[in-house]
Amino acid sequence: MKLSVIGCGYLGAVHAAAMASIGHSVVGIDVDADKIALLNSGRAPFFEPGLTELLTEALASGNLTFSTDFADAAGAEAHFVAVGTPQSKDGLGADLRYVNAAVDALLPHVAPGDVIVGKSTVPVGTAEGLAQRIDPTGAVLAWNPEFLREGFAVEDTLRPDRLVYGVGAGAERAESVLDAVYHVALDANTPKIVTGYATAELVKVSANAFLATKISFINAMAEISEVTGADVTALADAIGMDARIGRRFLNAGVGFGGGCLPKDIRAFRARAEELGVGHSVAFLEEVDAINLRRRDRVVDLTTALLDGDVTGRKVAVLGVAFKPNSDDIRDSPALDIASRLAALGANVVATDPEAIANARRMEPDLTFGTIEEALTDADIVLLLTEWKDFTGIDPVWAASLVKTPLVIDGRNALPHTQWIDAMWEYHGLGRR
Ligand SMILES: NC(=O)c1ccc[n+]([C@@H]2O[C@H](COP(=O)([O-])OP(=O)(O)OC[C@H]3O[C@@H](n4cnc5c(N)ncnc54)[C@H](O)[C@@H]3O)[C@@H](O)[C@H]2O)c1
Ligand SMILES: O=c1ccn([C@@H]2O[C@H](COP(=O)(O)OP(=O)(O)O[C@H]3O[C@H](CO)[C@@H](O)[C@H](O)[C@H]3O)[C@@H](O)[C@H]2O)c(=O)[nH]1
Repeated sequence: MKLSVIGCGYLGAVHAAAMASIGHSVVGIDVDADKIALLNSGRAPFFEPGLTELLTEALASGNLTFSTDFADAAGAEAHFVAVGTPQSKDGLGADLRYVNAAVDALLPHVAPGDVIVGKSTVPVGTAEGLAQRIDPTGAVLAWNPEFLREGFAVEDTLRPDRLVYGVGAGAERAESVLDAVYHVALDANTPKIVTGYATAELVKVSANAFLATKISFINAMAEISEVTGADVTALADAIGMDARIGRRFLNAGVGFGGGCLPKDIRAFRARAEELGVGHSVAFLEEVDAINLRRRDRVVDLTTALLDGDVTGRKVAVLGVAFKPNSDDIRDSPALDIASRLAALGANVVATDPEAIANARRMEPDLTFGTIEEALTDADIVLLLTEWKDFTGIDPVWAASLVKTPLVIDGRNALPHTQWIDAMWEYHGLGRR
């Protein structure tokens, strides 16, 4: 089946390569000519485990091409819209200009019966509006939210834990085309939910709102643990043993970041306000506030541990990506903390296995280096992204490099007894 994927970022590039790998003939289209040139040469424009291999294989098979020309989408039966929906510059809501521009550019090239498939995360009600614009072309709209996690994007795309189809006019055509697209996942008994546009849109934002709430819940417990001498990690283990709660997404630390959870909970609040039901998700304001307080906590703790003044003190920052196995620094708690400490006068040297190039573009005044360069003569070490490269550091070796063996484990991810045995003063978050 011939498919087009409009927008080849973290979501679209993986989707295009994954769909080509299961036998579809896919054209990926993006307005960014540099990105398209990289993709056509088999190089991923960002770090995502397994993506380069998938791209190389799919390009060699002839199943995958990339283009800046929307005319190349003609002839595809399904057109996936995977462009960005960032937070607006002037408010909390989602900026839909890229979705609108992509649909406008695509419509002259669609034929009656084609299925336009929304994958971007959008405010509830967006699909209904788009369906009306698409209707005169005879094409059909489906909303098929994406739940992939960065770092596991290839795996999640090829083996999703569920498929959600939001359908409206032309529902039968939309379902049969999507079934053909996802035949491999469906043959593997992946559950499928077919519903209306509004539910499909809401499934996506409510899933992210729930995940964000779970993280902020445990971080709120970390705040309480910090003043009571309790240990939030033991608490998470204990409550997580209740199958109704579950241990996943109960890791307290510097909180959530990335290109999804922060902007999606804000856009959800903004949309609910527009709909006159802002009170229903007002709690997300607190979820956001708890999350952002965790960054303040690390800045304040660092300052306190350095006797109230970070000026001229060397701070080794381990990790700038928003999570491990990603080079994404969008709304990264780690990069935010590093740049705030630098703004306070600290001599910050940050390191990351994959995200330094992106971080340098965003924060050109920060100093970046290797793990060894960051640790050498450091007054304090901050673990802010739990890459294996960092959690596996030998604390005896690290102690031999630093000026003072003082560490804040911002992800509660270091083997703390080993660090303490190696004579480090260890500070977890929400732990004694
Ligand atoms: N990143 C994820 O893990 C993830 C997972 C699920 C859902 N989403 C959602 O998917 C969407 C895309 O996210 P992303 O992280 O891939 O963003 P991204 O910024 O990495 O990629 C967006 C791409 O769209 C391109 N683009 C912008 N305007 C365009 C246009 N008019 N025509 C063609 N291409 C255009 C950009 O050049 C860019 O390459 C967002 O709505 C996001 O919330 C992302
Ligand atoms: O217990 C936890 C789990 C995660 N995080 C942080 O939360 C953020 C988000 O992590 P994760 O959800 O794994 O990453 P994303 O790749 O942003 O994925 C989320 O956002 C995507 C885009 O919408 C969705 O598709 C995914 O289902 C959803 O998990 C990161 O900063 C993590 O460090 C914590 O602080 N504690």
